[in-house]
Amino acid sequence: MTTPPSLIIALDYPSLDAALCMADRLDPARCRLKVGKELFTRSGPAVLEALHGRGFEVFLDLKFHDIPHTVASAVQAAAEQGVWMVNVHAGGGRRMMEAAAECLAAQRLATHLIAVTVLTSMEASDLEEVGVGGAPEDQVRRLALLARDSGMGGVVCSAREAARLTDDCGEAFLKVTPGIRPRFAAANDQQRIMMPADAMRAGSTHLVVGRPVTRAEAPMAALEAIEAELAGG
Ligand SMILES: O=c1ccn([C@@H]2O[C@H](COP(=O)(O)O)[C@@H](O)[C@H]2O)c(=O)[nH]1
Repeated sequence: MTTPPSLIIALDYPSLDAALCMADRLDPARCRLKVGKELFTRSGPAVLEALHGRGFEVFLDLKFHDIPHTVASAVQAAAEQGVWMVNVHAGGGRRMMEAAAECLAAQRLATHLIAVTVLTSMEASDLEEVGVGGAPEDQVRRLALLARDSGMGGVVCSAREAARLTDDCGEAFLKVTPGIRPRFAAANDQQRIMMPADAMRAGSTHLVVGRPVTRAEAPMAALEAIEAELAGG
């Protein structure tokens, strides 16, 4: 059985050793890996080198959100380390995203650059508290269109919004969707969740899965169950 390379495993571990222990059980032909804020803050670029050395493509999920010059420089630094994908917050606005995209283009760096729309841990009431009224899907759409127009190759959104974004932003626009929860897994702090096969059917181009695998009692069995669901088994 082959897993579509659309699967991205979130290596949310507190140490390089723990992350590499998991990576050594995974196959670069069957998944990509995501390095987030906890692991990168603890281990720094060494983790990227170690994962690249094992043949993995890496999504560096640092969600940059700052003034345009700072974000463009940070995105360039990530891309120069050979990561497959890097991201910024769409809430940083058009000039910030354009600066980042232009910087990668000027340096001829092929790293995918995408923007986070609305975190999958947020629901309507959370948005309202930060001054955004209305449904999450409307804010996701607004930010996705802005991201596309600002030169982003895709967005992070929940799978619940993926179908609408395929219509609005086109097939080629990446929809990277965390908040993936197989039937056997707890939601944890995620709010806008979807099951793996449903997410692919809805138009997700890449599924991000963390705790349902990494915190499972039997991580490989959990991963295989997800692979089987994706393969229609
Ligand atoms: O909107 C977002 C953006 C990023 N994430 C990240 O994805 C993983 C999800 O992990 P789970 O354990 O499967 O919940 C995690 O690294 C988040 O930082 C997200 O969940 N939602």
